[in-house]
Amino acid sequence: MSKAKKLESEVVESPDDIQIPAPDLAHTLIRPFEFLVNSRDNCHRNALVILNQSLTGIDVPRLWSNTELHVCADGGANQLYDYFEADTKSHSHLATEQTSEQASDLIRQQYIPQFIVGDLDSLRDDVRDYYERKGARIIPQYTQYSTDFSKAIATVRLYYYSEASRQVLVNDSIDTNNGLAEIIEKYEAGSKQEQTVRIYILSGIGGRFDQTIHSISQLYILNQSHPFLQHFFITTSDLIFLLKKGVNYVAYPSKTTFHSAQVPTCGLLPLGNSKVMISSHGLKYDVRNWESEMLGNVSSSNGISGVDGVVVEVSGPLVMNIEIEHGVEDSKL
Ligand SMILES: Nc1ncnc2c1ncn2[C@@H]1O[C@H](COP(=O)(O)OP(=O)(O)OP(=O)(O)O)[C@@H](O)[C@H]1O
Ligand SMILES: Cc1ncc(C[n+]2csc(CCO)c2C)c(N)n1
Repeated sequence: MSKAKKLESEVVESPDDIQIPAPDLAHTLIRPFEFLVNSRDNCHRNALVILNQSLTGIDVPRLWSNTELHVCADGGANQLYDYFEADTKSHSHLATEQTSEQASDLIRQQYIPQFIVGDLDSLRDDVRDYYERKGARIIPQYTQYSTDFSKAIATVRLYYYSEASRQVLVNDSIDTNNGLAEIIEKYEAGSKQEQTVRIYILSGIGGRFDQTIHSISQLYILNQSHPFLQHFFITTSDLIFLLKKGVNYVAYPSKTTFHSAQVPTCGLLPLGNSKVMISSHGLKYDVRNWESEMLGNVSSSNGISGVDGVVVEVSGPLVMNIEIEHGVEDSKL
């Protein structure tokens, strides 16, 4: 390509706070912090998937109340169970007339997942018995050719595909090797899910590196195969999601919804197969016609300047992480 034809690339430093209007053009609207915004009907078509790492530092009750479907992947159920054990101290006022065990159980029984799925090599017997007694459906899937994470996502897909598929999930017998994948494949052979479902995933990032990379791989793969599912990985420090090819408007009520810093940190991470051309509006270091790839430019330690949203246009899918501070409250909410 001749020099004259090559679009000029630049990085421009913005003020800490700037107002970015929503784009006029067709765009993907992403509201990553919806789970922090309490409202009556906020939980509709929102799912929570709990994987197997400690939930310490996560506001599980808040996430729970803003989601309608709750699925644990195998040992994720142990983590949910233990979360309320650890939490007993903060509810010690309830323990006046009860043992602390009874007090933690009072809270725990308000958080019963609908499904626990996986090869069940990590699920403790006491936890399985407890949640089964309280009405959770345990779905063994013993195949060693997909992960417990994928099995949990298949559960969410089946739950939201149609009323009929939901009934299968709730009532029918499911082959214990790979039944879920086989059932969902049959349904989706007809037509794919077309209504947005938000899936918040706890404990998929950080910890074991192979599982972390698998989580990111699934973020890209599921975006290709199921564009109407929006996945958000939540960690104690970040929210991680995929920007879609085209113009993305990442919107939030205000920066204080998710962080107390004036310019919360973010990154634009080209973790897929291809180079991505990026133009942004609302970042501390805004880019224009900026080519990004793993062996080239990567925008880390960038920041959020947009007071209630940022615009990022990308030539292909791109991972974005936004720093999050659990427990910050936005008084305006
Ligand atoms: N250390 C970790 N780091 C990142 N993700 C994890 C980690 N441990 C567990 N997970 C996630 O939790 C899910 C359930 O984990 P669990 O420990 O119950 O089963 P596993 O046998 O380790 O996982 P799998 O069966 O999928 O290999 C995994 O599929 C993975 O997505
Ligand atoms: C090439 C290849 N690599 C790894 C595994 C192992 N594996 C992948 S998912 C899974 C299930 C864990 O619950 C296991 C054991 C495989 N089957 N094929």
